[in-house]
Amino acid sequence: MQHDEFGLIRLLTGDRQQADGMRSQGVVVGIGDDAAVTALSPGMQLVASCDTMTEGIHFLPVTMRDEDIGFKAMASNISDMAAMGAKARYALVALSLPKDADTEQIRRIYAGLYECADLFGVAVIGGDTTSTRGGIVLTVTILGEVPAGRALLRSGAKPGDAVFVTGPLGGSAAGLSYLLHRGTDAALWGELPAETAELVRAHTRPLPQAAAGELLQRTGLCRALNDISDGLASEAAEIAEASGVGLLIAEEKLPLAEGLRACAEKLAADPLEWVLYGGEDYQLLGTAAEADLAALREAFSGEGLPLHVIGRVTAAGEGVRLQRPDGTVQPLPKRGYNHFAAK
Ligand SMILES: Nc1ncnc2c1ncn2[C@@H]1O[C@H](COP(=O)(O)OP(=O)(O)O)[C@@H](O)[C@H]1O
Ligand SMILES: Cc1ncc(C[n+]2csc(CCOP(=O)(O)OP(=O)(O)O)c2C)c(N)n1
Ligand SMILES: [Mg+2]
Ligand SMILES: [Mg+2]
Ligand SMILES: [Mg+2]
Repeated sequence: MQHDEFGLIRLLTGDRQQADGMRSQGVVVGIGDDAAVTALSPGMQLVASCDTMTEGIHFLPVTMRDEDIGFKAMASNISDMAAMGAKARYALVALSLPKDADTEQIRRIYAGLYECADLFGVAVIGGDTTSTRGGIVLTVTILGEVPAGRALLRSGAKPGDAVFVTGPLGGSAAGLSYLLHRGTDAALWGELPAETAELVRAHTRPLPQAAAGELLQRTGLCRALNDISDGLASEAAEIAEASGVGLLIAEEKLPLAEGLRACAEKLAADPLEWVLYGGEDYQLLGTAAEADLAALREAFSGEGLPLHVIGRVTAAGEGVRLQRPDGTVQPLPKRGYNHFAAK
């Protein structure tokens, strides 16, 4: 590393802190003091969360380019704002780097991070930079806002509600699987067929469903909402637990990412595993009263956004279940990515 942390911070953030641009985003004091100061919009509540990307856990050299790491760290955080029906406004970025980290690599990570922030109107207002004896750890803290009292929680689902998702599932896990195989299997190198490239993109450059999240908030027709980071089965269980209900998901209605079956065939994998348990699709999973469904569909099509109904909410005792194409119903285990699973 050619810089001390002060030089590195200047290098990464210097030309992004022009007063005018920042002020237009409500930033009163940006990077450079002990903390940032932002204006609060009247009538809004603050929504805050953070998510981390850890080398070896969330990315490997064979799965993500440097720019992708930064992009996805920001995207996964904006996704949690969308899952609350909130608009992401500000981000703080904590970066822990090995002492011999390559400055150019860090610059590329930041370029991806800013690319995503700009796409969704998020201002980076601060962070922290430290060394670590391990690999790269990148944590984004996101601050957003929502009209007071209107945040969308996991806890509002009611029996009889329709269950929906905002887009295709399984793509990220398929892309990851392809990339991991490609790392070791020479036959998978070379130009990617277009469909596989889309799956890889779903893994490396997920787009948070910010417009859908805000629309769900505005319409007031969404009763429970969650974003899919750990996998559909896991997020469905979270809504079921928080709301004290059961969920019945129809396998036939699940929207599969394009090219999923072909990729699964090529890798001798089960596409349903990716859809149910793969995770990192960053689509929104929610519920709405059956009677409000037509209005919700209209609102979504009015904005050119997809909405897929995949099941319904049932009584608590029934748990989360999957209806197979042959009509049989089976429990859907709360399985998904588990950071502390035995190896
Ligand atoms: N170490 C921690 N300390 C305090 N709160 C935490 C910690 N880790 C997670 N949380 C909180 O627990 C909740 C669930 O976290 P998580 O499962 O990571 O959510 P998501 O999958 O939506 O990112 C969130 O409210 C989050 O802020
Ligand atoms: C090399 C590699 N192996 C496995 C994965 C899959 N993976 C890692 S973390 C994760 C779940 C999502 O991350 P988490 O930190 O749990 O996010 P959160 O639920 O807090 O938003 C998944 C599916 C990956 N992205 N990269
Ligand atoms: Mg989290
Ligand atoms: Mg979430
Ligand atoms: Mg998250």
